[in-house]
Amino acid sequence: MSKSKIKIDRVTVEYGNNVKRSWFGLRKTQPSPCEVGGRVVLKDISLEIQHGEFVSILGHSGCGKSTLLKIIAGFSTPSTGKVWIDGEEVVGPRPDHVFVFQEGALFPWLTIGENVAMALRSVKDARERQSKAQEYLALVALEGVENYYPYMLSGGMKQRAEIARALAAQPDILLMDEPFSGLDHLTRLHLREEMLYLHIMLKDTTILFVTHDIDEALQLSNRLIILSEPPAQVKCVRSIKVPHPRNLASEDLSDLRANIYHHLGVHTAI
Ligand SMILES: Nc1ncnc2c1ncn2[C@@H]1O[C@H](COP(=O)(O)OP(=O)(O)OP(=O)(O)O)[C@@H](O)[C@H]1O
Repeated sequence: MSKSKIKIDRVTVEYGNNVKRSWFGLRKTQPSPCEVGGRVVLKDISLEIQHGEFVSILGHSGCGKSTLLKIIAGFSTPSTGKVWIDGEEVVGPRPDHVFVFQEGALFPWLTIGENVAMALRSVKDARERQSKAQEYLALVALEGVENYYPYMLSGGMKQRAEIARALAAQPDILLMDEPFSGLDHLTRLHLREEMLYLHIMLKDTTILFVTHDIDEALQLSNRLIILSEPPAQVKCVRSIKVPHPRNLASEDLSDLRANIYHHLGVHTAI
């Protein structure tokens, strides 16, 4: 059997006690004043994710989904346990492991084109960089906005630009933390469709996707991981083998949806 892309090995996170965080390689072992409480958020999480998988992580608000993603990204280190990527222990962030944040992280002082071009620093020629940035913007249906500043775009456009910047980095692993939260329903549906197309196109990229939207997870993922309430453990894992595009009203997916709601404590999903 092939080696796992990502291996999460008995990861426990306790905030306010022996917390270790690392930001861009700098580490400290003392918790900051905001890390108080001595609370176990994640408990003994072990998971394996295969190359090219699209895995969604679901769970109640505050159960530790973002915490888990940040540990995989190398932004913070667990209290105990380890994460391995391609057999190497994660000790900090890497440029080919790209994080798309819930709150959006475009640089407000750069144009959209410059934001995307930031991820193309290996392309030395400025004109080529600019043209490649436009290609990535076109991939997410954002032509003609390269000279706009982020404040000039709608929420959905900003999120698309964010995804274009993430793709421009040609990520090996894409970590997406509720990337479509805060957007209207219709925009989410459009972005979901685009995400599906991008995943088919970028079949070598492994995607971890945190969402609260069960339909989004059912439509996009190869596998769903449901975390329990804190201290969160892996409550259940479900593979979805239904080919894309998926009909969420089909019997298989409706049953699976009901089962996921049940695991999340919702017994009458309306
Ligand atoms: N730096 C920190 N110091 C102390 N507690 C923290 C810190 N970061 C997160 N937490 C706590 O850990 C718990 C899990 O937070 P996390 O953001 O991982 O949850 P989540 O499942 O992603 O939530 P949501 O779905 O609402 O975004 C929360 O109770 C949060 O308050």
